[in-house]
Amino acid sequence: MDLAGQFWVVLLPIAVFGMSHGGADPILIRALSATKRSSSALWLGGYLILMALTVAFIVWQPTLALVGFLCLSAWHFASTDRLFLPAQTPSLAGWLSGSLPIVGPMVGHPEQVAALFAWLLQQQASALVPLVKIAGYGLLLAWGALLAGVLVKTARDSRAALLMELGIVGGLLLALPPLLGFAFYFCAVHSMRHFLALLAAQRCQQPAFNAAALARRAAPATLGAIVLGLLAWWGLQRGGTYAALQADWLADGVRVVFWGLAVLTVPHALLVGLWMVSPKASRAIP
Ligand SMILES: CC1=C(/C=C/C(C)=C/C=C/C(C)=C/C=C/C=C(C)/C=C/C=C(C)/C=C/C2=C(C)CCCC2(C)C)C(C)(C)CCC1
Ligand SMILES: [Fe+2]
Repeated sequence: MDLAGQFWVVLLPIAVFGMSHGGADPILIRALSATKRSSSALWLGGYLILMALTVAFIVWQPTLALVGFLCLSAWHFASTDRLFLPAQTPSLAGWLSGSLPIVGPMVGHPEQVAALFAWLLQQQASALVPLVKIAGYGLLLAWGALLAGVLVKTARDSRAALLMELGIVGGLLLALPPLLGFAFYFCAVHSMRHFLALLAAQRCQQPAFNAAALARRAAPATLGAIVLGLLAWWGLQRGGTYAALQADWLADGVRVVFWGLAVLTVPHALLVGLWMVSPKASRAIP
């Protein structure tokens, strides 16, 4: 499937399921501000400042920003996956799972990944293909070495389950075209696990808290972030000629989606990280 087709397939699931897992961040802000006895407005202000600083960094150093975004994503995905991996696996195993949405597409579909990176960095895709291939195979080697180390430290009874999970998720991420693979992992694995962890934690304080209540609490920030994304898209498109708009809509769309996610990832990943190490919040994590 070409990138334009993939883009239209993933747009709605990313906006609805993917975006709303971060839209639930105000719940974490309230929990953390209560635990740390500081005002929610301060946390919210910090969230917005981090977003603004990230935008400035992307404009200043796009390549470094992309590399940082990919590393931060792997850490953030790993921190959630770690909670759901089979029992008696070392915590490093989270990295094996959290890095799959990056390593999988780079190894499985380097040409399309290079085209996506090229749009993000405003460079020629052909120049990036060899780089993506080398980086992809290098990361795969490191991934294999980490897997061997993790298997040695995993209890014998849990090894088959761990290998099965990594095999299924990794196989899908290698085989699926990159945007479809990313949307599958982001929506069905990462967001789902985030919601499950959040529901379990909330239920410790309010047993009646359910998925509908979670959706209601996540809706305002989710809509707010979608409006910000639409404004960014409109800003990018303004001023272009009709012909240029037609040629560039996909590149602009990819920039808004992935740079937009990068801007949200910085405060979101830090907030989730803090929430997980806060004793009050993490008590209920499965
Ligand atoms: C609270 C709040 C809010 C909201 C928020 C939100 C809504 C959030 C969200 C968040 C989120 C939602 C997050 C996310 C994350 C994501 C991630 C972490 C991603 C990653 C990615 C990746 C890793 C990718 C890769 C790639 C590329 C880039 C290209 C090629 C292919 C591939 C796939 C490889 C607002 C602003 C309104 C206001 C303030 C407060
Ligand atoms: Fe997340």
